[in-house]
Amino acid sequence: MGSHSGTAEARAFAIPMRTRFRGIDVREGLLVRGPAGWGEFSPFPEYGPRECSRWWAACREAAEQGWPAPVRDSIPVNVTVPAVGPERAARIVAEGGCSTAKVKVAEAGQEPADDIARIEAVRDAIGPRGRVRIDANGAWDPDTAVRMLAELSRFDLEYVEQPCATPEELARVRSRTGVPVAADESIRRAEDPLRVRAAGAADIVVVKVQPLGGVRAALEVAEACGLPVVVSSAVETSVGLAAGVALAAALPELPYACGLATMHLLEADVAADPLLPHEGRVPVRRPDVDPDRIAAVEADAGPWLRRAEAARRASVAGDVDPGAGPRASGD
Ligand SMILES: O=C(O)CCC(=O)c1ccccc1C(=O)O
Ligand SMILES: [Mg+2]
Repeated sequence: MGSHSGTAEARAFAIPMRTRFRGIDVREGLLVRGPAGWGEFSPFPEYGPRECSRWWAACREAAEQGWPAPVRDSIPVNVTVPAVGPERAARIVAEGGCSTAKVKVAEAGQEPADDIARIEAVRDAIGPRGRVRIDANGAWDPDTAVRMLAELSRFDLEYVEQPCATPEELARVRSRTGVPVAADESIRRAEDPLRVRAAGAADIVVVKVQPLGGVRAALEVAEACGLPVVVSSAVETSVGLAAGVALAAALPELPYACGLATMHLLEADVAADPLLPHEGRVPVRRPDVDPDRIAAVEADAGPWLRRAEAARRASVAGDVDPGAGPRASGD
């Protein structure tokens, strides 16, 4: 690491997930300490250097610069319900203590009936005054999305996150359903929100700090876009989550609960006092890395330092991600 800061310390982690999420059983990444505190670099395994360069920029911002001043001291959050059975879903909602739930749907290998049973259990558990949103991670085609949303409208959905893969498909669904549409995977690069807006693809945008290259970059994206923003995590340790919390805390408007209650998806944390919600809100603070906690989940930092170096080189080379394809090329 030492190339940009003589005092930098870097520790890799590998933390088992309580439930498989996004095809991942173990969440891995690198924590870097700089003059401003700890930063997290935890791009998903399939991401190449160009995509990782933004995740690295977010980590450096945290470690070297810190974040803009907050305008609120706690963030309303949703409990995140993975694609589990109805009993487990109800238990997660009951234990979550949040009045908004986000339910994963359209998981590979599952049937529409599985989604309906899970959403029904969540609606029952959260009560008629709670809010239920769903996330299809782009898995439906437009006709399936419109059909499912018609069927699910009896559960009074707050919005559907990324029902289909492309902005054009989102726009088509949006014109044929009364359920508000949120764009998540369609917002990964600074120019995306403008495309999403121009295509009439969404009512709401989901913004994540690491994919967008930091809190400041995400604030710019939110401002340029002009749509209401929901800040979500990428399922990070409390170090990465703190950056999402800082973003949510700095936004001028925050009309929706955020997806920042994801600590419960991991079996352990690197902080002694993890960023967990209390009565549906996460406090705006920055937990420190605890020596015993990091030691308990520590992994070999070598491969991660090489990945960070490749990400750094990709950004120094001005090798800008073209943003057209679904994934960065090369690795
Ligand atoms: O938004 C939340 O409630 C939690 C974050 C989340 O769902 C997520 C976390 C990692 C990768 C993708 C996603 C997603 O929103 O699809
Ligand atoms: Mg999503």
